[in-house]
Amino acid sequence: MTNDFPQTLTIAGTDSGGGAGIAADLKTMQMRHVFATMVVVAVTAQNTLGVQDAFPMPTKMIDEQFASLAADLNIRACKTGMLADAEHVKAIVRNLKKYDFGPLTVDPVMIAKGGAPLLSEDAISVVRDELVPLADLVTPNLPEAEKLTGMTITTEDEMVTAGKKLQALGAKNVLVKGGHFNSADEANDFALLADGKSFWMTAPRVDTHNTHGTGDTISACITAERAKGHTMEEAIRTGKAYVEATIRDGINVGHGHGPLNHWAKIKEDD
Ligand SMILES: Nc1ncnc2c1ncn2[C@@H]1O[C@H](COP(=O)(O)OP(=O)(O)O)[C@@H](O)[C@H]1O
Ligand SMILES: Cc1ncc(COP(=O)(O)O)c(N)n1
Repeated sequence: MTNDFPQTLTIAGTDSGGGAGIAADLKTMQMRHVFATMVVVAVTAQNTLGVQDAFPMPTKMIDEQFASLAADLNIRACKTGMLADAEHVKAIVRNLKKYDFGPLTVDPVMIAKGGAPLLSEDAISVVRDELVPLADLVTPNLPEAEKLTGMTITTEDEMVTAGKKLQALGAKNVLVKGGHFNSADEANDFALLADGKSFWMTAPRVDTHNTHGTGDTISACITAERAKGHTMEEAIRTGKAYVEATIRDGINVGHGHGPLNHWAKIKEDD
């Protein structure tokens, strides 16, 4: 048996409402034609209105999920999402050092759209000092980039400076996402690659509340493209095009910040 079909892993939290976290990751990976596996770090009781409760897994179960995957699967790219607290971030770091699951995308999830914390405050320095240096790519939104760099980000120049600081922290490649940027017309992201190349990806801002799971979706799409062997630049550009399509061709589910349309196509023949 060859066991060589592209296989990916998401290390994150569940969203009972199906819009973000592991649910968004699996849907995205499925749509991008890779096989998706998961390590469940935490379970949340959540819907489009907010996070009602969260329960981190015992770290022994984290170790066991990693061991199960390593014993059987051939994972070529992985990503992290909600990691709950410092103890769990350390457990993930320990396992990522133990097993080779290919290039790692770190989506440093901290706070849900509704304001609920998904990472405890004391875990931020552990993410910065121990997880980010393992990252092939780190994909913070603006509040996350502010927490990791200690700077305030209100201009595009400051997004560029933050990107450089994040690379200096040890991430090979950086994508600073501009969804939280104070602009009514655009949602622009800044990418800084390992070889020093940088570029902006511009997109019209869609006027919608249905943006639950955007960060998960772009990072999962990038992870899928990496597992298929695409370059970092190709993967990042596909990620941006896919998340833009899932927002633009939206669906209405729930009463709050609704989920994305993961069936959306980047191109007609996709
Ligand atoms: N209203 C919107 N219209 C178009 N693109 C958006 C919109 N909101 C977010 N995006 C894009 O979705 C991706 C993730 O967005 P962002 O809100 O920055 O991250 P997060 O979901 O992690 O908070 C980025 O590519 C961002 O530019
Ligand atoms: C389990 C889990 N992981 C990640 C997010 C972030 O998604 P968003 O920022 O779009 O609410 C979330 N709400 N829940």
